[in-house]
Amino acid sequence: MTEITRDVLIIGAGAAGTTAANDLRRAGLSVAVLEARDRVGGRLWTDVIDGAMLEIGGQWVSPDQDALKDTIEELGLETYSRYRDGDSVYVGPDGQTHRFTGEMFPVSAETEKVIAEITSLLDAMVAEIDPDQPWAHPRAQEWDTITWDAWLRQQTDDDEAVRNLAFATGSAMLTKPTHAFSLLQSLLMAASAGSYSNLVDADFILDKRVVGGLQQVPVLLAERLGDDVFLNQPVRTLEWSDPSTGSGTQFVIATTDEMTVKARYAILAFAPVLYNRISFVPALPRRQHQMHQHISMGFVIKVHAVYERPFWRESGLSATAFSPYELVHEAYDNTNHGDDRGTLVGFVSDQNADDVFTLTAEERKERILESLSHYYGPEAKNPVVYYESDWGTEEWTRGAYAASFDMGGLHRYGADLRTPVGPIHFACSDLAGAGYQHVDGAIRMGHLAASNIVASSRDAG
Ligand SMILES: Cc1cc2nc3c(=O)[nH]c(=O)nc-3n(C[C@H](O)[C@H](O)[C@H](O)COP(=O)(O)OP(=O)(O)OC[C@H]3O[C@@H](n4cnc5c(N)ncnc54)[C@H](O)[C@@H]3O)c2cc1C
Repeated sequence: MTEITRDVLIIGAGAAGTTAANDLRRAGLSVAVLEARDRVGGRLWTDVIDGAMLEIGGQWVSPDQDALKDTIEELGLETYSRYRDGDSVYVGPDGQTHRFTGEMFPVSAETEKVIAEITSLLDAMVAEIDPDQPWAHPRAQEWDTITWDAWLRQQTDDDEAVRNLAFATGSAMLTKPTHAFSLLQSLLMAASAGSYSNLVDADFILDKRVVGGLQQVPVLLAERLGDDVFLNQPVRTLEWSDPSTGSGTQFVIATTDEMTVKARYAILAFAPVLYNRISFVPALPRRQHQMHQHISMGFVIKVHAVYERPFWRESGLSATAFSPYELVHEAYDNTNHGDDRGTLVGFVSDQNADDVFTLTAEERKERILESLSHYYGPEAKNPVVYYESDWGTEEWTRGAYAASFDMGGLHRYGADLRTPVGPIHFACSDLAGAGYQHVDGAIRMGHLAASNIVASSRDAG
């Protein structure tokens, strides 16, 4: 058993953990980063599958994501825009494929009016929400105890309008059924991106990608840490002492199968759904035990289909496509920078994802490609490379994209989410306000946990 001592131990080498570790180092504190997997990056994973470079996890950068953009710039990485020239595609309730340009997709004039009115109402509500403390809104409890779906259906009985408004934060973001989370959770998702309108604007939210892949962010941050990153080290036990509530000195001791790391502070830099994989000695306080049981991961399959050429461009399609009636509820041109081949990326979310995982791999592929063909025609059925990112089977993630509260959990527990417990601090995209559930939020949370520890360490002399 290797035994080492550092000022701060960080559990998780994703964007949050590697950001925090770099900040702490810069402030003169020593660190050890313990990572369960055999690689750095967590939910950022750029890999080559059957000769195609794929972003298996997170990839897009939007204009509001200042923390991520600053890191990308500081690391000297280049970005490029998602291909978006040409018509978009919408499949309506009649199963017909419609081409359109601009932001409003082809629905009847009445449905368009309803969508516009509810979007303005949502923008006004979101403007009142502080993404860092949505629970502080005077109507937080009311908004946290009605489901997103029920609230929308109170506004209109136009089913097509409801489905289209609902899926922006449902299938497309929180990746849970819209009856499973609250209006407040939905408003937080929108507030974290600046507005509801930003969230539904694909050109905004899916704006840029990093040349060579977004996983380079944590990989390059980890490289700066050199030997202080330890892979294949799932932390099993965390002993801790908090002198402010008892006696003795402050310490944390993390134990993996091969190592023991002793430090003054710990950062848990991973999704809260995994906190219970660690035995805390003594146990975490009652509030944490309760709160963590009200947070769960969404679930979405990210589908990658690579073709000899981006054939959709030849017929004037941008490849931007969506439909709340399709198995693949949204899809985009995801061709890599400088690549002659064309790549489509599509998403199958929540209950649709559950359903297709009851099929064989072949049947699932056929169903998914059939859905893509509704947007792009029969050529979509014949990719040269096909891959499904299934984060549900990943032991150290267990879903995608991220974690959110169940009904009523956000106003009840949210204020305690980021509060340290003695020497134990928390950092993860799933705890963020701005950048919530995104890499930007992970980086913000990494900076915050590190600055809190630096301040606490200075106070302690
Ligand atoms: C398919 C997919 C697509 C996405 N698309 C986008 C996108 O386009 N843009 C965007 O901004 N975001 C996107 N996201 C979300 C984004 O990837 C995440 O929000 C972000 O990467 C999370 O970073 P993190 O450091 O907070 O957590 P993670 O990346 O989850 O890192 C946590 C790390 O902790 C490790 N760990 C867990 N438990 C232990 C333990 N006990 N001991 C040791 N190590 C442990 C894990 O192995 C992991 O490496 C996407 C996510 C997925 C899955």
